[in-house]
Amino acid sequence: MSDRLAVRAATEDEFGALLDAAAIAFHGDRSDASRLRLRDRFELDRSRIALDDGQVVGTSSAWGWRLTVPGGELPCAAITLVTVLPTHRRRGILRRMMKALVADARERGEPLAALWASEGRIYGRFGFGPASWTRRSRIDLAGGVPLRSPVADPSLRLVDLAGAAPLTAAIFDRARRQRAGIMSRPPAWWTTRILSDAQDERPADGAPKRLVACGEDGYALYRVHEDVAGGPVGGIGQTTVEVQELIAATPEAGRALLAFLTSIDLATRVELHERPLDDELELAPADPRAMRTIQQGDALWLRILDLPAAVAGRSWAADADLVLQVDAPGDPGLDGRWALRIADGAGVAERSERPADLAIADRDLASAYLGGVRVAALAAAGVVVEHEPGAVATLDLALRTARAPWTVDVF
Ligand SMILES: CC(=O)SCCNC(=O)CCNC(=O)[C@H](O)C(C)(C)COP(=O)(O)OP(=O)(O)OC[C@H]1O[C@@H](n2cnc3c(N)ncnc32)[C@H](O)[C@@H]1OP(=O)(O)O
Repeated sequence: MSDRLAVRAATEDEFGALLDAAAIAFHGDRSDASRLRLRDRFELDRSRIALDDGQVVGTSSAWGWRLTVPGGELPCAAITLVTVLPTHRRRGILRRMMKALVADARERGEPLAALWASEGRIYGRFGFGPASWTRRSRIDLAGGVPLRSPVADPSLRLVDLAGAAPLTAAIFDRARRQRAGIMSRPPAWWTTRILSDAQDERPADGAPKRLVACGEDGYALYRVHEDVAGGPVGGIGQTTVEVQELIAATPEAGRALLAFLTSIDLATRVELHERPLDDELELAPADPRAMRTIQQGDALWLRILDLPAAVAGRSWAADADLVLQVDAPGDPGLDGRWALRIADGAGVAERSERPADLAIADRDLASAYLGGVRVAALAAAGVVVEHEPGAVATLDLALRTARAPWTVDVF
């Protein structure tokens, strides 16, 4: 490693060079307008860039958001834009930037860090494990899609994208508290990203604008487009209602939005992006096969930075008194034995000298924390070791949540 290498926050003047470097590593650049919008929401003081003799060779940053955890929410460093130039890869630059990002998050009192991983093999070594999953669903509209329990929302209106933020943000804020894994959204995230309909962010020139159908308790952000790949000639093309997000604070609002989206004239199918694995909307149509999963993958990768705060910050489903051997080789703050005491829904974690009831790696504990992965499954996979019979089942009961974790924002 070169002695000339420095890792620090980028200055205002270096923002352009940071994006230039990231564009090389990600094989794709942003327009000038998109760069400006990103700058509006970027927390420059949280960036950590690597400079080799003054040249930006590595980039990374974080947003200081709040993550819904079971029964509450916690501050979370949302790590983003991690890149290293191809000339400087595999020299430990990511490792140095990650160390700096994590130190900064801990200084800010954030007990959790999270990211979306570009590849599955990178982040486990840094204590991150997949903790929520999303899927994309498709509904073919031929013959209609009657719901078993139909509901209409007379408050539903198409609202202007530019003015939608106060309405959608209020609904989102109610909905996000109902499921672990969802991040809070600062105002600039709404205006410069979610509700931005700048031409340079549309999929193709002339593509129709995104629309917002908003009711009192739910909204859908969608676009209707004709897919000419198959050729619209003779009626063999598709007209797709592409739903970027459907957010409902009540089950009725969700069903009413589904009824609305599946009854838009001239559309032949609906595609719903980033839905939870246990999407209740799948059960709403009369035909149980109406909604099909066409893509599925991991979403949020989580890392626990402060175990006592993470344990105290979520609610627990059953009592437990266990000692966990947490294997976190790169993190002395987490590595070692912890007594986990849970009573009446509240948990406490403290360092312990007692023999361990089970051994679990940092990345696996993070995967299980939001309730999306069973510890018994990790044990069956051979990565959790039970020393005291029943310890795995006890931990699973305590971690259990009613709904699968879900993450709406790709960052
Ligand atoms: C949150 C996000 O932004 S996800 C986006 C991540 N970025 C990208 O995918 C863009 C293209 N890739 C890159 O820019 C770089 O290859 C990075 C950022 C993924 C890795 O940066 P590097 O500086 O090469 O990583 P670094 O040298 O610090 O490697 C640390 C360890 O991770 C391993 N590693 C790094 N990248 C990979 C990978 N893609 N696959 C498997 N292992 C990897 C290294 O082998 C090393 O392992 P070790 O500790 O056992 O020796």
